[in-house]
Amino acid sequence: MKEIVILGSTGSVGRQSLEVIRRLPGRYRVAGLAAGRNWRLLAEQIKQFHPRVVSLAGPEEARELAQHLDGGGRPPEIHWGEEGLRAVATCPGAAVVLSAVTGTAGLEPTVAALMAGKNIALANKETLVAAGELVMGLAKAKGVRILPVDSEHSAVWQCLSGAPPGAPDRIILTASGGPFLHEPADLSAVTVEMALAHPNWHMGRKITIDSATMMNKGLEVMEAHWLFGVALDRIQVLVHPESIVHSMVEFVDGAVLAQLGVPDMRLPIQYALSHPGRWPGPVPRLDWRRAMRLTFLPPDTRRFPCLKLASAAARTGGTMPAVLNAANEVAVQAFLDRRLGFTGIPVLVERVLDAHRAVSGASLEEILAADAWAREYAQRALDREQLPCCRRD
Ligand SMILES: NC(=O)C1=CN([C@@H]2O[C@H](COP(=O)(O)OP(=O)(O)OC[C@H]3O[C@@H](n4cnc5c(N)ncnc54)[C@H](OP(=O)(O)O)[C@@H]3O)[C@@H](O)[C@H]2O)C=CC1
Ligand SMILES: CC(=O)[C@@H](O)[C@H](O)COP(=O)(O)O
Ligand SMILES: [Mn+2]
Repeated sequence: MKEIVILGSTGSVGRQSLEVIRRLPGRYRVAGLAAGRNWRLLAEQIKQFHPRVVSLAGPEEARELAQHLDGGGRPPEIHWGEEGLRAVATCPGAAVVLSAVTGTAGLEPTVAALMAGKNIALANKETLVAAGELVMGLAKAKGVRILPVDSEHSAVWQCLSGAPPGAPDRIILTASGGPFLHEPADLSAVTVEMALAHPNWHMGRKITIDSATMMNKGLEVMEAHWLFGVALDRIQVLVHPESIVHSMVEFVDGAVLAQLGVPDMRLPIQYALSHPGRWPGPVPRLDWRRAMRLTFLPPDTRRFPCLKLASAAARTGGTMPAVLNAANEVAVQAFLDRRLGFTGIPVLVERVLDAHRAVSGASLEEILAADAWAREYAQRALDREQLPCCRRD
């Protein structure tokens, strides 16, 4: 039986990963779990999965958890903070680390896991956006694998398994277009609640807002570039509102392979664990007896400027994608906190990008410094500059 640790176990991907593992007795044992603030849910997960080591965001949560577990059997080692994430990520004996913390917070523990020789089941796309070159180089040097969990990248990976070695000619990444694909005409008045209502996927708040701005797809283009070694100009975004075709691969002879299924993250999560095999799973099947329409349309980059910003940052390369990602994290949080309007997200990101000089071949320290600079710059712009405001009702 293989051992696995999950970083971000209390989140959307983390909870679904534990559900997948629970349904696969004898395949994986949970050796470690890391969460942020939700110590109550972590306590339940500990009772069910008996990890050896766990971590929470801060000392207070760690204390609450320790008190809660007191007297209830052999407790796990409890850590907290960045050191805690590292301790779980490098847990001796674990073969796979499922990286599902949100945002750049996932980068350092993922790098620590790679250094410790772990295979990474990667949901945290921000890791590859900020440090793709470094992370892929490290995986190669350590002889470990980065197993895609993101649904589009899992689809590409599934289409490529069994294909001749070498990069495909083109990757077509599908995008739902989010809740604002066509309406409302004026995006400046959309509320947090409207933006959190994704038509097809139930996910954490940050990625849900990224889907609404389509920044998610911009990040995913970079993720695909690093995972599959395909040039940026050979990765095309295609809007597909039904989210049934999870992505496609085009080969040199013009053949196109696609992976289809109902939108359910448990399938890509399980595939990352079963690859190259497949195991029975809980995901409902597509019902081909029902009439179904699959539609495809090009993305509207005027309506979704984040796509263009991400593409420009990707082309510049170096530390620019890390800066884009960090500025976007600040902008999304400000939108969720109702300090910034929806249309302010790309405006703020662009201001930060404009002020940055990219450094190429950056070390982890330089990438983290660029990330920190971008956050500070974005916060200052939020505090001092005139930016599109949020709707107050
Ligand atoms: N949700 C989805 O369907 C998909 C998600 N992804 C990617 O997967 C990642 C996770 O997304 P999702 O599950 O939706 O996010 P959620 O917000 O639902 O969960 C995030 C998890 O990370 C934990 N966390 C956040 N910050 C920290 C921190 N500083 N230290 C330790 N733990 C932390 C949270 O802990 P707590 O809740 O305890 O505070 C929670 O367990 C993202 O990178 C996202 O882009 C990719 C494809 C699909
Ligand atoms: C489930 C998943 O992988 C998400 O990244 C999802 O694809 C978001 O949907 P959008 O296509 O709306 O960005
Ligand atoms: Mn995705």
